[in-house]
Amino acid sequence: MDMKIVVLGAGAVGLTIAAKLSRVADVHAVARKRHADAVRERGLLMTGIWGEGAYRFSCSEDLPDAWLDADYYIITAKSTDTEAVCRQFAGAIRGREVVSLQNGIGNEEIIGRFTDRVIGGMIITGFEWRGDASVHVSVEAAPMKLGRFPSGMDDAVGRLADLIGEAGIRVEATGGIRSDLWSKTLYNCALNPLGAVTNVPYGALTDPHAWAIVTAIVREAYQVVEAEGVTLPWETAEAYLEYLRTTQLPATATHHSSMLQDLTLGRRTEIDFLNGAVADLGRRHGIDVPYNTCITELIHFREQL
Ligand SMILES: NC(=O)c1ccc[n+]([C@@H]2O[C@H](COP(=O)([O-])OP(=O)(O)OC[C@H]3O[C@@H](n4cnc5c(N)ncnc54)[C@H](O)[C@@H]3O)[C@@H](O)[C@H]2O)c1
Ligand SMILES: CC(C)(CO)[C@@H](O)C(=O)[O-]
Repeated sequence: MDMKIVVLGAGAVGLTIAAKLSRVADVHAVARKRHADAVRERGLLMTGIWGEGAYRFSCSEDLPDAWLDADYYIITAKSTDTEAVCRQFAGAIRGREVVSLQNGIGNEEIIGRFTDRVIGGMIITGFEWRGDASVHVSVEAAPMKLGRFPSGMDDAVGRLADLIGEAGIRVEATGGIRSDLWSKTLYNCALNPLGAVTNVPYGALTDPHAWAIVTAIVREAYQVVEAEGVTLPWETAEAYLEYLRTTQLPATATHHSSMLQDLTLGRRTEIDFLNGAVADLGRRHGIDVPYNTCITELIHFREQL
């Protein structure tokens, strides 16, 4: 029998993952009405580096009873909606395998209040809306990572990674997912808010003035990660900055920060799960975090305009 997967809060990331998984599993996506209607009418339209085509799968605004026995629930809402999604589907996800495929620090902890089976996910691929239920997959800097949260590896993680791999998505299972979540968060903290306030593609942030700010944000965040007891693949902030400049940035140089789009559309941003989380944890550990505090306040100011 095919595995049953439910995607909760399916937008650009979630509908695309649902589409790919629909080729190897039974999939239902819970999405907003206009996307759900479009998926039912003509499928999810995908273009870009993950392939082109229309993908049909079950999609609605709610969770039909037939999906209450899903093997995995994957949350792909914005971090600002994690708590609300968990509350809305609390009955379904209690005691179930629930995966966070979101950016930032704090989602897994929220989900952990609703189930004791939390899987952390890190994805560094670009998904851009091209219309209702129409997504362009633009760039990919590394394979997806999946791991038991806060740490460890087990069969449930391995089976999901195998399935996602079968669907044609590059993925690796890991025993240390917090390291991957923090690695991605460093990238997002360095680029998302600065790219949003300055309205430039990420590649432009290597300008010496912008890079001085990126450097300060990353140095502060690095101290916080160390205080949190998480080991990153780079020994120092300087080593990470070099990787960011020479490897990650070139792979996503033309990408515009999605935070800018959130601000333009008058939505709340994920800043409290990125630089805001670094600033909060920094204060708790007695670490000075002026740059992360400043950029967090700046984004909150812009959210209100
Ligand atoms: N877009 C990218 O390139 C990208 C890449 C990597 C990671 N991420 C991260 O992945 C997460 C999702 O990003 P996204 O770009 O897909 O966001 P998105 O806004 O396109 O998708 C989230 C969707 O969930 C819907 N939603 C929220 N609550 C819901 C509910 N209760 N019921 C039904 N629908 C609900 C929203 O209306 C929205 O359509 C974020 O944490 C983001 O930072 C995004
Ligand atoms: C492609 C990407 C790295 C662009 O920032 C995306 O994964 C994101 O927004 O986090």
